[in-house]
Amino acid sequence: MTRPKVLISDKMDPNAAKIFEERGCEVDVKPGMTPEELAAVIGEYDGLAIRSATKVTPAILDAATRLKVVGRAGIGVDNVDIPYASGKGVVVMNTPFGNSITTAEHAIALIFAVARQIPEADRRTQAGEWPKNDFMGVELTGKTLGLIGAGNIGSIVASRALGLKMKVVAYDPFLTEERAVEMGVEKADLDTLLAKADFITLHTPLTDQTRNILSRENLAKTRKGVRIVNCARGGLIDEAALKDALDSGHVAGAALDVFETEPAKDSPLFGTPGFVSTPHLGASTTEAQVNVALQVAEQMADYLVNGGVTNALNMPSLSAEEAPKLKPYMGLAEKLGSLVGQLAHGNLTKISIEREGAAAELSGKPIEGAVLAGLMKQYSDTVNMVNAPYLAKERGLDIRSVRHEKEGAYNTLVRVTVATDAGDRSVAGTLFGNENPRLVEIFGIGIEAELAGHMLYIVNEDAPGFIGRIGTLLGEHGINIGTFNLGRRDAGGEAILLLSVDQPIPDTVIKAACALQGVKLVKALAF
Ligand SMILES: NC(=O)C1=CN([C@@H]2O[C@H](COP(=O)(O)OP(=O)(O)OC[C@H]3O[C@@H](n4cnc5c(N)ncnc54)[C@H](O)[C@@H]3O)[C@@H](O)[C@H]2O)C=CC1
Ligand SMILES: O=C(O)C(=O)COP(=O)(O)O
Repeated sequence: MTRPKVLISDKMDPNAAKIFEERGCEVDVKPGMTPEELAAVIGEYDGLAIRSATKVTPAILDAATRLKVVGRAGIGVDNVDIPYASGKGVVVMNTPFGNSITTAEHAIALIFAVARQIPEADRRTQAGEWPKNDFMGVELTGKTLGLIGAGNIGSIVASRALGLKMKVVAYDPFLTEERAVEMGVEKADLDTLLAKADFITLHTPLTDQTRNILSRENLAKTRKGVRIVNCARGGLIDEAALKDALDSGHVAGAALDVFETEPAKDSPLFGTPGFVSTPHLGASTTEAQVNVALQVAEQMADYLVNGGVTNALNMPSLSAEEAPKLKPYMGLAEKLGSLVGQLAHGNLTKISIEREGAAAELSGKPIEGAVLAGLMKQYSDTVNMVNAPYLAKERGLDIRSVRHEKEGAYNTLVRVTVATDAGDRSVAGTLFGNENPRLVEIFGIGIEAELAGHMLYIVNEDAPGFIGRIGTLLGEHGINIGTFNLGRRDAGGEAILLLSVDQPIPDTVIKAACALQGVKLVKALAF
């Protein structure tokens, strides 16, 4: 097997490259490439490991013809076009906890920095001024910290702030009353927080809802003398309004680690009294960088080598332990999806995926993804189990997943039913010996067949002589039959014949088979 190839395109702790190699991947380390340089080489790689500098744009993803996974050694993935990556079947993963303590500590450091004007005092002291009378700070004890965003980092900041004897007021639409009590914070709406806080710290991702959350209007609602820290994302604060508020003295101090445009080299905020900045250093500690590098490499290698999925943002998780158990089911599911896709006519409106017996014990999402991938392959060459659910939803397909714990005739079964203009069509399959996929039912008729290679599907009247006629026809055209599977509803009723052949079946043979006595439908299938 060829080894998956990974590109590390941002500065990353060397442990990442080491882990990739140990886990069976080839790795190239090329930080600092321009987007054009990256686009020129990305086609060679199965995995791309990044931090915040690399922008994974549609242009990069279009050039990334082999890419299976983007791994972000860090938290924020606003530099990755996730919907586009999903459409391309590329898994996007991050490391949601590896740098959170470090970033929370940076926020606390910046709170102290603005409370005591440490950077400015340092600069002037080292310039030989000894400006002891120019700096009057404020104590943190007893002050109110307004926390916007109480997720992983926000809650660590809250715990540290409580340790510093601050009061914490939190605004986060997803923060429950119980969690607020557990964290020891007061849950508030944004206006209340703005009115109460002596310090405000931001810990939300940048989304359409959070963009400009500290707008000019909201900055005007803050207390005079407020101090503001942003270690989350540029774009959360209106930088021009912040500059005006610092100049007017309404805001007493502000510290930004992140900027609307990065690298920020000529912000109007630079040089403003009370303003402190760091160049997106929130995650930059030895500990955090080792954590995220190890974690991203482990997760990506796990996916590329074993199919395990951890911390993916566009796909359900799948443990490396469960991945091998699921593998034969994915094969079965994809074949069943492909079979209904090839056989069902007209507009598909609904699909239901049922798991019965042992199959019901496993995660449903990967099986669902594989069924949809098999089905959607009829419409797109680039479909896989990552993008299939998105493509299916885009087409308006109503997807249902159902579990039946009780075994039926088989100890494990996957059934796929599609609703078409002509009514419901259902196929079912099992695993023989827990690993070999077998079709066991097609449109209500029991049959037992392997779905592989080129196949011919025939619906005919159950009458003597038919098998001889089809065998003769194929023989006359030099087509060798591999397997031959029969099923019927009732004696003398409708029967189906599913046979595998060693080569594609020409249209002329399909037409000749259609013309045989008693034949209702003939279709060439491929798996
Ligand atoms: N400066 C740096 O180097 C670093 C920055 N970050 C950034 O910190 C941010 C937070 O990270 P985590 O705490 O790990 O994320 P998280 O996902 O654990 O928490 C984010 C919180 O924001 C809340 N939220 C979402 N929309 C909101 C809204 N409209 N108003 C108020 N709250 C809202 C969510 O409910 C969630 O609780 C991310 O943007 C991340 O990229 C993370 C690491 C390093
Ligand atoms: O993890 C995050 O969200 C960060 O912002 C850290 O960014 P970085 O990896 O230091 O470029």
